[in-house]
Amino acid sequence: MEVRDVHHAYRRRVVLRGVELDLGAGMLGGIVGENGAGKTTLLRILAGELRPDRGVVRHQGRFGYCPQTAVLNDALTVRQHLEFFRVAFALPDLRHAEEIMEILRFSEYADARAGVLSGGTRQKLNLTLALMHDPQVLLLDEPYQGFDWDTYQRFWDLAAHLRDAGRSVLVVSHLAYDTERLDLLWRLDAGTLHADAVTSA
Ligand SMILES: Nc1ncnc2c1ncn2[C@@H]1O[C@H](COP(=O)(O)OP(=O)(O)OP(=O)(O)O)[C@@H](O)[C@H]1O
Repeated sequence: MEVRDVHHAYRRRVVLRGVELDLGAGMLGGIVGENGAGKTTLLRILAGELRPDRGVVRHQGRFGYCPQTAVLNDALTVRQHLEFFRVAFALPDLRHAEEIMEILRFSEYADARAGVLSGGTRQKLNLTLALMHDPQVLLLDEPYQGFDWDTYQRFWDLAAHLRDAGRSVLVVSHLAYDTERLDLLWRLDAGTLHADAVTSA
């Protein structure tokens, strides 16, 4: 993924002032920044959901975007969500989705309606929907919100596994936990990205 000179403002509120970013295949990168620094704005631009005022975003192949808040239909079951996305992604089956559900340990909720799921389980479904078509580039906005400790660890194992399989993974968070798990770390500050040291916390 290649990002060049991305600028964005909401009316007179300038949020991004020339963002540059390179994330190759087989890299696990993180972006941290304070609340309101513009992390979600940048991810929405990278995902093509928001058009920047200026600048270029290039990525090769399929991408998956896990937004900060899960976009789920409370009346549908977990399985119905998976089926809906299977059709949208034109996948032959749900094998990969089922593997992710096993890793995140929520297969037993397949027939539960989204409306009755806990916050952490909703987030597991949100993440599964972003990963089930095995995207080459993964954009994850606070993907471990509401996860318990074991799930949090399994999330990082999954991210490392995807990186080792040649995917580009970008995790955005306001917390710089577990930076030793990352290959690259940037801080979003005053509208631009600054390379940060990857250290064990
Ligand atoms: N749709 C919008 N219209 C106007 N202003 C917006 C909009 N979305 C975000 N902003 C403003 O842009 C700035 C950056 O917001 P953004 O959500 O990108 O930050 P963030 O770094 O993701 O924050 P957080 O860590 O709290 O999620 C904030 O000042 C926010 O109020």
